[in-house]
Order: sequence, then C-alpha cells, then structure tokens
Amino acid sequence: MDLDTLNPSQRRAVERTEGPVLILAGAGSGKTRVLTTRIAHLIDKGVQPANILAITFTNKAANEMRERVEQVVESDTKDMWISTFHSCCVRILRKDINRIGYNRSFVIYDAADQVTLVKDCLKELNLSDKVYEPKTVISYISGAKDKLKSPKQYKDDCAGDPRMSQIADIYALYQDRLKRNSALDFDDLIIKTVELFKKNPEVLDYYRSRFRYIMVDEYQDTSMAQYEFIKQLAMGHKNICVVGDDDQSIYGWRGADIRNILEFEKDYDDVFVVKLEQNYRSTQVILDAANKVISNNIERKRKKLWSEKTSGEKIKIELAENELEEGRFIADTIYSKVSSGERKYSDFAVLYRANAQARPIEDALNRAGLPYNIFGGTKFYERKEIKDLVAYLRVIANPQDDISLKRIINVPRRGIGLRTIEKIEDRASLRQESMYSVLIDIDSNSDVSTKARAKLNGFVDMIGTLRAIKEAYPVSKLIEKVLDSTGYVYELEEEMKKHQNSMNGKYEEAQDRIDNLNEFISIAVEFENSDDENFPEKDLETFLTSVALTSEVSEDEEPDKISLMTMHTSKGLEFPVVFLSGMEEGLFPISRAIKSLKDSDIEEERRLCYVGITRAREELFMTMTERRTLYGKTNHAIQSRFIEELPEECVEKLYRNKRELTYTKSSYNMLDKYTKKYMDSMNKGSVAKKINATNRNENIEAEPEDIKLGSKVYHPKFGKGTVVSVVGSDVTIAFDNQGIKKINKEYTTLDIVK
Ligand SMILES: Nc1ncnc2c1ncn2[C@@H]1O[C@H](COP(=O)(O)OP(=O)(O)OP(=O)(O)O)[C@@H](O)[C@H]1O
Ligand SMILES: [Mg+2]
Repeated sequence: MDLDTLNPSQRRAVERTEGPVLILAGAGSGKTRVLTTRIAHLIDKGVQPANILAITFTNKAANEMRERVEQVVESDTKDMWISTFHSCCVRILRKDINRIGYNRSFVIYDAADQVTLVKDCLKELNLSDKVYEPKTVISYISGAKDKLKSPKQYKDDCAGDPRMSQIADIYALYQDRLKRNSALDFDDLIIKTVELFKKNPEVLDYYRSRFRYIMVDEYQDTSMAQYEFIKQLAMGHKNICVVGDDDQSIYGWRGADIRNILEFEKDYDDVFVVKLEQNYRSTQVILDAANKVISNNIERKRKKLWSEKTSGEKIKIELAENELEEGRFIADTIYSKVSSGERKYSDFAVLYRANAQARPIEDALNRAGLPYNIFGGTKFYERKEIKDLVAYLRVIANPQDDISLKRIINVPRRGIGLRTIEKIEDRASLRQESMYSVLIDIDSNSDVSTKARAKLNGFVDMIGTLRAIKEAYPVSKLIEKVLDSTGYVYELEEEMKKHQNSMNGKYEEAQDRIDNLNEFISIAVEFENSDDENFPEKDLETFLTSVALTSEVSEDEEPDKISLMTMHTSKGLEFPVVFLSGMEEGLFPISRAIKSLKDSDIEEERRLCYVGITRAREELFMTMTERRTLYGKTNHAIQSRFIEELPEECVEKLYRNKRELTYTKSSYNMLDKYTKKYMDSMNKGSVAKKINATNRNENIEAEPEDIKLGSKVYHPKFGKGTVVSVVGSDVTIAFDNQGIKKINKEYTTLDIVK
C-alpha cells in the first residue's frame, strides 16, 4: 500500500495505530482520506478486518470508504464494520436487545410515527396537542435522550417547572408505549445500545475484544449519547482515532456537542494530536473566502489552511428577481458549461438551506431537460401508499406495533369503524397488551358486535397467513403477496377504472401510486441482490431496518447527474462546481437563528456556510433573489450577511451591470424587526466591525497557557483588554471598550498584544 501519496502529518496519523489519536483539521485537508488509508494500513499490518470498526456520517460515506479500502487490500473485508452510528447499533441490538426486555424483531419509528405516538400519549393524558405541540414535545424528548436522561431523571431536573414536568410525564408514557409496541425511535438506537452495554458487561466485553481498532469520522457532530457509546467500546484498548473539524460542527440543535472533540484530549490520556494544514480540495480563492467567513466566529480554535492550487476563479454572485429566475440562472449556467464540453453534469452540486427551496430549482432543471439526483429527500418514503405498505410489513414482522396496526387495520376500507378500533384500543390498554393480542381473541369481547368481529377475524386471519409465509418467501415476493391479499392494488385499479374518462387527475394519481408500489418492489429486489455488509441477512426485519436507515438517501445513483441536496447533507463531499442558493437573511442564516439573538446560533449557521463553501473544488456560485416566495409567502429578500463577510477581492458580482442591490424606504419598512436591526447595524457599522479594523497582525496568537493574570490580550470581537482573573479555563478580562467579560480560553482564540 502506498503511503507515499500522503504528506508527513497524514502519514504520522496513519502509522500511529496504537493508542488514542485526534486529528483536528480544516475542510478538505484529507481527514477522511487518512482514515481510509489507516484502515488499509492496519489490514496490511495483519490486523483482522473483523477487528476494525469505522463510523461514518452517512451510509453513502460508509459505502465509499469500504470501496476504497477494498481497492487497495487483498484480504476479504466482509467482516469489517464500516457504518453509521445507527446501523452499527441496530446490528448490536438485533442480536441482544432481548437482554434489556425488548423484542429482537423491533421496528424503527420515523418522525411521522413519533408524532402519531405522541398524539396518542397526549390523548391518554388528557392533554391538548395545541398546548403540547407534538413536534415540540418530540424535540424535548430527543434532547433528553441525547443527554442520556431517563424519564425519571428528566422529571427530577424539571422539578418546579410545571410545563416541563408535564413533558417529562409524556416522555415516560412515550417510552412505555414504544416498548409495548416493540418499537425504537432513532435516538433509542443509540441509548438502548449504551444501556445494553451498561447492564450486560459480557456483551460489552465481546464487542470490546472484537473491535480492537475504532475510527470515527466527522467526530465534531457526535452527540453525547454517541460519544458515550464510543467511549464504552474504546475504554479497554484505547485504540481509537477520531477526526473532525470544530468549524464544521452543524448539528448543535440535534444534540451534537462540539465540546466532545475539544475535550477528547482530557478523556483519554496521551492523545497523539495531528493537525493538517494543507488543503487538497479547493483553490486558494475558495479557501480565502471560507477562512474569512469563519473568522467571524468567536468560539473556535483558529486554524490555518493553505492550498497549492494558487490561482482560481472568483466566486460569482448572482442576484435574481425571484426564485424561478434563480433556478433558471442555475440551469442556464450548467447547460452552457456542459454543452461547451467544459464540464459534465456530475461535476455540479446545488446546495440549499431548506428542503423547500429545491422545488423551483427542480422545475428549472426539468424544463431545461437536465438530469439530477436529489439526496436527502424523504419524499418517496413519505408517500401514503409506501407508508401503508411499510406498515403492513411491520405488522407482519412485529404484530405488537400498534401504531402501524392502526394505520392499516381499515386500509383499504374493510368496514372496520373508528368506534370498533377505539374499543380495541381501550381494551388493550386495560389489559396492558398490544391491540393485536386483543384481536386474536376478539370472540371473547362482547363489546364488539358480531358483524364487526367477523371483519376483525378476517383481518387477523390475513395477517396470520402472511406471518406464516414470511420466512418462506423472499421479501419482494412477500410484498407482492401483501399487495394482493390485502386488496390494496385492486382498490387502486378500481379507482383507475372509475376515473378512466375523467380529467380530474384521479386516474393518474392511482396510476402513480401503483407505479410507486412497483418501485418499492424493485427496492426489495435490489436489497435481496446487494451484498451490503451492513445488512447481511436477507429477511424481512433486516429489510425494514435498511428502509428505515437509508430512506434519507436517494437510491438511484446514475453516474452523470447534477446533485441537489441541503448544505447539511453535503458534509464530507466535494464537487468541482458548487452553487450555494438562497443566500438571504432569514433563509441563510435561517430566521430561527436570527430571532434567538444568541451569537451561538448564528455561529452554527456560519459553520454551515463554511461547510457549503468548502465543498467546492474549482468554482463557486452564490445566488440570491430580490423577492422570494417560500411556504406560500412572498417577501423582500436581503442579501445574507455571509456574502458581506466574503473578502472583496475574491468576489465577482454578475449582476453589477444590471442593477446594484438597493433598498428603498418602502422595502425597508416591510422587513421584520430582526432584519431591520441587522440592516441598521450594517449601515452604521457595528462595534464589532470597528474593533475588527484594528490590525490583527500586530498581535501574536496565544496558546491557552500563555494567558495569565495581567496579560494584555486581543479578542476578535471585544477588542483589547487585560486579564483580571484566571480560574481553570475561565478567564475574566476587562476590555477597554466592552466592560468585563468571562471567557473560556479553551474555546476562544485570543492574541497576546505586543
Ligand atoms: N496527500 C494528498 N495528496 C493528494 N490529494 C489528497 C491528499 N490528501 C487528501 N487529498 C484529496 O483531497 C480531497 C479532500 O480530502 P478528504 O475528503 O479526505 O478531506 P476531509 O478533511 O475529510 O474534508 P472534509 O472536512 O470536507 O470532510 C480528496 O479529493 C482527497 O483525495
Ligand atoms: Mg471528510
């Protein structure tokens, strides 16, 4: 294997195979490449592939990493685990979750199932879903889980706050219902594994001795629960290598804790730290822009990044009239570069902040006849017919799943009314059993009419028959059986016949649904034929797992297509030409971050911008509109502050000759108060801006240990000051113009004033 292609720092990180290693480096510096090479190097040295565990951020990244390793090593790598946190934990749980009282054929609930379940819990607790908005409740529950807080601990923490303590009760019931349904949500996949390891040291021991070498990519975005999981596994041998970039931490809202990466050095002794400074991805222009934008963040470790690709085209900025014109600009640009032979479609990526922005871009690409793939769109799996079919499959795999059972018990309509369903539900909760158990001996239930009982028995028989054949049939055949014996396709065909001659769109709609169901059968066939090591078994449970875990990613990966995705999804990827669309205040940075008035929220948006910019290898476009219609509302758009932050010499404004962006008094008056405040601060020149104007080059960057009582320091936002106290990492500084502030020196880069 060829280590010569690596630079000396990269090489050191590859060769240091024993003990804890931390690679902290900026975008495009070869972190992922180091991990891949390190795996190959370990195998070369004679380490068994089965002893290796590598965690990546997406399934796509996992597959790429595996392919690259397979290209360079000769041994069979089938037993090596390269996967996401979620897939890795599912594999562990499928084997042993029964030890903590769950059924091994558990189902995985997605966001929509979670909402349904929370609504059920609210009903049971007599709470209004207006007061306790399900999505809000779920985000609290998820936050608690990410911090590994049980319902009881959460309740204790919330004592004295009636609303939060009520949410703790919902959380408790929610967990209880999940368990009764033999279901896990995404957060559970991690925390139940942590619990399994805690309660069953022999299981942990098995995995500790199995995974002798652990590697984690994109470590800056691991949540506390994921962090704990890795720590459990690694604490024995401590052969753990993590790579990350604090400037790319973009999942704060999901419980990811940037401090994990900064504190790695404290948790493991004798950490071998590697910094990589050469960027191999982007031109210097792109890097300058990225470095300049991110330098506006206060909470970060300062880094230098340089590239050998010195030249490079300027960043082009387009101002379009509205989102349709923006889409057209993107389509036109791509079309002209492809038709001139300069580029191919797969060289391009169009990134956006919110999924809803994709539609006008898609429209424009469709109109121009340009091929594209959407990544991260859950659209297909969110369709009603697909969710119905998946619900059937889940009930067949695990009849305890009440949420799925309720979804399909009367779909297609078979005369089972809401009243009957409620009675069954009541009885189930009285007997503390699943609805299916109640259905099995429905004849002993005199509340339900004879007629209804007959229908319910028919349903139970059908499910029973499908359950009986599930082992004997490959999944794709089983699906055909389901579609057939439930009458699902029959109903759609009838619908088509009924509307054959009408123009109301119902005919096409039914046809579309049948097409989608057939497409789902092809997904099952693909699953049966694939040799994806993350899903070694080919049974129904594994298929459902693969659907739950991969539904974020588009399956269709034709070679030459434009990629469309959110900025979040683009992490870790690279493209020759990148468009960052919707560069507008309120969209990017997103209004939630602006309104919270917390610097840390804007900083997270800025890190996302840094991720977006650094995806580009050669050319970068940024687009914005004057007016945008989104979520049904039309608004004046204001250029994003991130565009203001770009170095002027790196930018070319394509709209310069058309019209400069100006705001009239009336358009200003239409802005919301937050945007006005931002505009005002830009016009007047905020304090921060003035202070930044002092020449930084006069100062020298301080290591945390250089900061002592009496030191004269320079802070990028607050300016010059004098240290008046140091307690651990907390430094109190009296600033010349900004009063006294307390700052954590580990998370902020200060300069010493000469
Ligand atoms: N030593 C090297 N010589 C030549 N090319 C390299 C070298 N190291 C990395 N590269 C290339 O640079 C690009 C960026 O590398 P990689 O994706 O590993 O960076 P990264 O640090 O993981 O970036 P990100 O932070 O965006 O995930 C890749 O195309 C990779 O093949
Ligand atoms: Mg990477």
